[in-house]
Amino acid sequence: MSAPAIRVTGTAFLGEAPLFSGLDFRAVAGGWTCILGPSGVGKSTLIRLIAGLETGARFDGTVAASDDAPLEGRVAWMAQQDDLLPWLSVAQNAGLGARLRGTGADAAAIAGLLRRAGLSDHAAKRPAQLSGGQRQRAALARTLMEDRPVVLLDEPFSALDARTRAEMQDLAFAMLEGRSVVLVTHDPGEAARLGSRIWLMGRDGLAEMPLPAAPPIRRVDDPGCLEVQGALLARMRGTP
Ligand SMILES: Nc1ncnc2c1ncn2[C@@H]1O[C@H](COP(=O)(O)OP(=O)(O)OP(=O)(O)O)[C@@H](O)[C@H]1O
Repeated sequence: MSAPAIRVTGTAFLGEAPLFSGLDFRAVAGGWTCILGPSGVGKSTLIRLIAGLETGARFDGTVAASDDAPLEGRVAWMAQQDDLLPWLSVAQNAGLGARLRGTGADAAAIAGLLRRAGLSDHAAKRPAQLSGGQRQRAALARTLMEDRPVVLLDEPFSALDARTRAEMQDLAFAMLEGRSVVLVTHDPGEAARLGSRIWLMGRDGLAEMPLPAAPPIRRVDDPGCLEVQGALLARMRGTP
Protein backbone atom coordinates (compact mmCIF):
# COMPACT_ATOMS: atom_id res chain seq x y z
CA MET A 1 0.00 0.00 0.00
CA SER A 2 1.48 3.34 -0.94
CA ALA A 3 0.47 6.07 1.46
CA PRO A 4 0.73 9.60 0.05
CA ALA A 5 1.76 12.83 1.66
CA ILE A 6 -1.11 15.32 1.83
CA ARG A 7 -1.20 19.07 1.42
CA VAL A 8 -4.07 21.39 2.21
CA THR A 9 -3.81 25.03 1.16
CA GLY A 10 -6.43 27.73 1.30
CA THR A 11 -8.90 29.68 3.36
CA ALA A 12 -12.06 28.56 5.14
CA PHE A 13 -14.91 30.93 5.94
CA LEU A 14 -17.64 30.66 8.53
CA GLY A 15 -20.21 33.01 7.05
CA GLU A 16 -18.18 36.05 6.01
CA ALA A 17 -15.47 35.60 8.62
CA PRO A 18 -12.37 33.51 7.92
CA LEU A 19 -12.00 30.49 10.20
CA PHE A 20 -8.45 30.07 8.93
CA SER A 21 -6.76 31.85 6.07
CA GLY A 22 -3.68 31.23 3.97
CA LEU A 23 -3.37 27.78 5.50
CA ASP A 24 -0.54 25.53 4.25
CA PHE A 25 -0.83 22.17 5.98
CA ARG A 26 1.36 19.22 5.05
CA ALA A 27 1.03 15.66 6.33
CA VAL A 28 3.92 13.21 5.99
CA ALA A 29 3.68 10.10 3.82
CA GLY A 30 3.49 6.88 5.79
CA GLY A 31 3.81 8.50 9.24
CA TRP A 32 1.89 10.42 11.88
CA THR A 33 1.16 14.12 11.57
CA CYS A 34 -0.33 15.64 14.71
CA ILE A 35 -2.44 18.80 15.02
CA LEU A 36 -2.74 20.52 18.39
CA GLY A 37 -4.61 23.68 19.18
CA PRO A 38 -7.35 25.32 21.22
CA SER A 39 -11.01 24.55 20.81
CA GLY A 40 -12.73 26.04 17.80
CA VAL A 41 -9.68 26.97 15.66
CA GLY A 42 -10.68 24.56 12.92
CA LYS A 43 -8.72 21.33 13.54
CA SER A 44 -11.70 19.07 12.87
CA THR A 45 -12.70 21.22 9.93
CA LEU A 46 -9.24 20.71 8.42
CA ILE A 47 -9.33 16.93 8.64
CA ARG A 48 -12.96 16.81 7.51
CA LEU A 49 -11.79 18.66 4.39
CA ILE A 50 -9.15 15.95 3.84
CA ALA A 51 -11.84 13.28 4.29
CA GLY A 52 -14.13 15.05 1.85
CA LEU A 53 -16.79 15.33 4.58
CA GLU A 54 -19.25 18.17 5.09
CA THR A 55 -18.01 21.04 7.24
CA GLY A 56 -19.85 24.11 8.41
CA ALA A 57 -17.31 26.20 6.53
CA ARG A 58 -16.92 27.37 2.94
CA PHE A 59 -13.46 26.35 1.73
CA ASP A 60 -11.56 28.15 -0.96
CA GLY A 61 -8.45 26.08 -1.60
CA THR A 62 -7.04 22.69 -2.50
CA VAL A 63 -6.61 19.30 -0.87
CA ALA A 64 -4.00 17.25 -2.71
CA ALA A 65 -2.16 13.95 -2.37
CA SER A 66 1.51 13.70 -3.35
CA ASP A 67 0.75 11.01 -5.95
CA ASP A 68 -1.75 13.38 -7.62
CA ALA A 69 -4.51 10.73 -7.35
CA PRO A 70 -7.83 11.69 -5.73
CA LEU A 71 -8.13 11.00 -2.00
CA GLU A 72 -11.69 9.81 -2.42
CA GLY A 73 -11.97 6.16 -1.38
CA ARG A 74 -8.51 6.18 0.22
CA VAL A 75 -9.39 7.67 3.61
CA ALA A 76 -10.55 6.01 6.85
CA TRP A 77 -11.86 7.98 9.82
CA MET A 78 -11.96 7.39 13.56
CA ALA A 79 -13.23 9.81 16.20
CA GLN A 80 -13.60 10.15 19.96
CA GLN A 81 -17.12 8.73 19.89
CA ASP A 82 -16.47 5.18 18.80
CA ASP A 83 -19.67 5.11 16.70
CA LEU A 84 -20.05 1.37 17.19
CA LEU A 85 -23.57 0.16 16.50
CA PRO A 86 -24.93 -1.05 19.85
CA TRP A 87 -27.05 -3.89 18.44
CA LEU A 88 -24.13 -5.52 16.59
CA SER A 89 -21.36 -7.66 18.08
CA VAL A 90 -17.75 -6.48 18.08
CA ALA A 91 -16.99 -8.74 15.08
CA GLN A 92 -20.06 -7.50 13.20
CA ASN A 93 -19.10 -3.91 13.94
CA ALA A 94 -15.60 -4.57 12.59
CA GLY A 95 -17.09 -5.89 9.36
CA LEU A 96 -19.72 -3.19 9.05
CA GLY A 97 -18.11 -1.30 6.16
CA ALA A 98 -18.01 -4.38 3.95
CA ARG A 99 -21.58 -5.31 4.90
CA LEU A 100 -22.81 -1.82 4.06
CA ARG A 101 -21.10 -2.05 0.69
CA GLY A 102 -22.75 -5.43 0.17
CA THR A 103 -19.39 -7.11 -0.41
CA GLY A 104 -19.61 -9.43 2.62
CA ALA A 105 -17.16 -9.24 5.51
CA ASP A 106 -13.98 -11.33 5.44
CA ALA A 107 -14.34 -13.39 8.64
CA ALA A 108 -10.68 -14.42 8.70
CA ALA A 109 -9.52 -10.79 8.31
CA ILE A 110 -11.85 -9.70 11.10
CA ALA A 111 -10.62 -12.47 13.40
CA GLY A 112 -7.00 -11.51 12.64
CA LEU A 113 -7.57 -7.83 13.38
CA LEU A 114 -9.51 -8.54 16.57
CA ARG A 115 -6.65 -10.79 17.69
CA ARG A 116 -4.12 -8.02 17.08
CA ALA A 117 -6.38 -5.62 18.97
CA GLY A 118 -6.57 -8.06 21.91
CA LEU A 119 -10.29 -8.57 21.43
CA SER A 120 -10.52 -12.24 20.42
CA ASP A 121 -12.34 -13.09 23.65
CA HIS A 122 -14.81 -10.24 23.11
CA ALA A 123 -15.73 -10.78 19.44
CA ALA A 124 -19.28 -11.91 20.22
CA LYS A 125 -20.00 -9.18 22.80
CA ARG A 126 -22.04 -6.04 22.23
CA PRO A 127 -20.28 -2.65 22.64
CA ALA A 128 -22.15 -1.98 25.91
CA GLN A 129 -20.40 -5.00 27.43
CA LEU A 130 -16.95 -3.50 26.77
CA SER A 131 -14.80 -0.97 28.61
CA GLY A 132 -14.05 2.39 26.97
CA GLY A 133 -10.59 1.19 25.96
CA GLN A 134 -11.96 -2.04 24.50
CA ARG A 135 -14.54 -0.06 22.52
CA GLN A 136 -11.81 2.13 21.06
CA ARG A 137 -9.84 -1.00 20.15
CA ALA A 138 -12.94 -2.33 18.38
CA ALA A 139 -13.31 1.01 16.57
CA LEU A 140 -9.65 0.81 15.58
CA ALA A 141 -10.17 -2.71 14.21
CA ARG A 142 -13.16 -1.48 12.22
CA THR A 143 -11.11 1.44 10.88
CA LEU A 144 -8.38 -1.00 9.81
CA MET A 145 -10.86 -3.33 8.13
CA GLU A 146 -11.33 -0.50 5.65
CA ASP A 147 -7.63 -0.89 4.77
CA ARG A 148 -7.17 2.67 3.55
CA PRO A 149 -3.73 4.27 3.13
CA VAL A 150 -4.83 7.53 4.79
CA VAL A 151 -6.28 7.44 8.30
CA LEU A 152 -7.72 10.50 10.01
CA LEU A 153 -8.08 10.39 13.79
CA ASP A 154 -10.11 13.08 15.57
CA GLU A 155 -9.21 12.88 19.26
CA PRO A 156 -9.73 9.10 19.30
CA PHE A 157 -8.13 8.49 22.70
CA SER A 158 -9.11 11.58 24.65
CA ALA A 159 -11.82 9.92 26.76
CA LEU A 160 -9.48 7.19 27.98
CA ASP A 161 -7.55 7.07 31.26
CA ALA A 162 -3.82 7.77 31.01
CA ARG A 163 -2.67 4.16 31.07
CA THR A 164 -5.24 2.92 28.53
CA ARG A 165 -4.47 5.92 26.36
CA ALA A 166 -0.75 5.08 26.28
CA GLU A 167 -1.61 1.46 25.42
CA MET A 168 -3.92 2.60 22.62
CA GLN A 169 -1.20 4.87 21.24
CA ASP A 170 1.18 1.89 21.11
CA LEU A 171 -1.44 -0.35 19.52
CA ALA A 172 -2.60 2.22 16.97
CA PHE A 173 0.97 3.08 16.03
CA ALA A 174 1.76 -0.60 15.40
CA MET A 175 -1.47 -1.34 13.58
CA LEU A 176 -1.34 1.76 11.37
CA GLU A 177 2.29 1.28 10.33
CA GLY A 178 2.97 2.51 6.81
CA ARG A 179 -0.20 4.60 6.57
CA SER A 180 -0.39 8.37 6.46
CA VAL A 181 -2.09 9.23 9.73
CA VAL A 182 -3.36 12.68 10.69
CA LEU A 183 -4.19 12.95 14.39
CA VAL A 184 -6.10 15.81 16.00
CA THR A 185 -5.35 15.84 19.71
CA HIS A 186 -5.53 18.13 22.74
CA ASP A 187 -2.73 16.19 24.42
CA PRO A 188 0.81 17.54 23.83
CA GLY A 189 2.26 14.31 25.26
CA GLU A 190 0.38 12.31 22.64
CA ALA A 191 1.70 14.51 19.83
CA ALA A 192 5.23 14.29 21.25
CA ARG A 193 5.08 10.47 21.34
CA LEU A 194 3.58 9.92 17.92
CA GLY A 195 4.36 12.82 15.61
CA SER A 196 6.70 12.75 12.63
CA ARG A 197 5.41 16.26 12.18
CA ILE A 198 3.59 18.37 14.78
CA TRP A 199 1.52 21.44 13.96
CA LEU A 200 0.12 23.92 16.41
CA MET A 201 -3.03 25.52 15.03
CA GLY A 202 -4.01 28.90 16.43
CA ARG A 203 -6.23 31.83 15.47
CA ASP A 204 -3.26 33.20 13.52
CA GLY A 205 -2.63 30.01 11.52
CA LEU A 206 -0.41 26.96 11.68
CA ALA A 207 3.04 26.73 13.22
CA GLU A 208 5.29 23.71 12.84
CA MET A 209 6.76 22.54 16.13
CA PRO A 210 10.16 20.96 16.84
CA LEU A 211 10.28 17.17 17.24
CA PRO A 212 12.04 14.95 19.76
CA ALA A 213 15.28 13.44 18.41
CA ALA A 214 14.10 9.82 18.78
CA PRO A 215 11.89 8.38 16.05
CA PRO A 216 8.26 7.65 16.88
CA ILE A 217 6.76 5.97 18.72
CA ARG A 218 8.68 7.43 21.65
CA ARG A 219 8.63 6.09 25.17
CA VAL A 220 6.43 8.11 27.51
CA ASP A 221 9.50 8.82 29.65
CA ASP A 222 11.88 9.53 26.74
CA PRO A 223 13.68 12.75 27.82
CA GLY A 224 13.38 14.35 24.37
CA CYS A 225 9.69 13.48 24.27
CA LEU A 226 9.10 15.00 27.72
CA GLU A 227 11.01 18.12 26.73
CA VAL A 228 8.92 18.59 23.58
CA GLN A 229 5.73 17.88 25.55
CA GLY A 230 6.67 20.68 27.95
CA ALA A 231 7.55 23.06 25.13
CA LEU A 232 4.27 22.33 23.35
CA LEU A 233 2.26 22.92 26.50
CA ALA A 234 4.08 26.21 27.10
CA ARG A 235 3.32 27.33 23.53
CA MET A 236 -0.32 26.29 23.91
CA ARG A 237 -0.58 28.31 27.12
CA GLY A 238 1.09 31.26 25.44
CA THR A 239 4.08 31.23 27.79
CA PRO A 240 7.65 31.35 26.50
N1 LIG B 1 -21.45 22.16 10.94
C1 LIG B 1 -21.06 23.38 11.34
N2 LIG B 1 -21.78 24.47 11.04
C2 LIG B 1 -21.38 25.71 11.43
N3 LIG B 1 -20.24 25.94 12.12
C3 LIG B 1 -19.51 24.90 12.45
C4 LIG B 1 -19.86 23.57 12.10
N4 LIG B 1 -18.89 22.72 12.57
C5 LIG B 1 -18.00 23.50 13.21
N5 LIG B 1 -18.36 24.80 13.15
C6 LIG B 1 -17.63 25.92 13.72
O1 LIG B 1 -16.37 25.97 13.08
C7 LIG B 1 -15.37 26.36 14.01
C8 LIG B 1 -14.27 25.32 13.99
O2 LIG B 1 -14.77 24.08 14.44
P1 LIG B 1 -13.85 22.80 14.52
O3 LIG B 1 -14.71 21.68 15.03
O4 LIG B 1 -13.14 22.62 13.25
O5 LIG B 1 -12.80 23.24 15.64
P2 LIG B 1 -11.75 22.38 16.46
O6 LIG B 1 -10.49 23.14 16.44
O7 LIG B 1 -11.73 20.99 15.94
O8 LIG B 1 -12.39 22.43 17.92
P3 LIG B 1 -12.43 21.32 19.09
O9 LIG B 1 -11.01 21.20 19.56
O10 LIG B 1 -13.31 21.93 20.11
O11 LIG B 1 -12.96 20.05 18.50
C9 LIG B 1 -16.06 26.49 15.36
O12 LIG B 1 -16.29 27.86 15.56
C10 LIG B 1 -17.34 25.75 15.19
O13 LIG B 1 -18.35 26.30 16.00
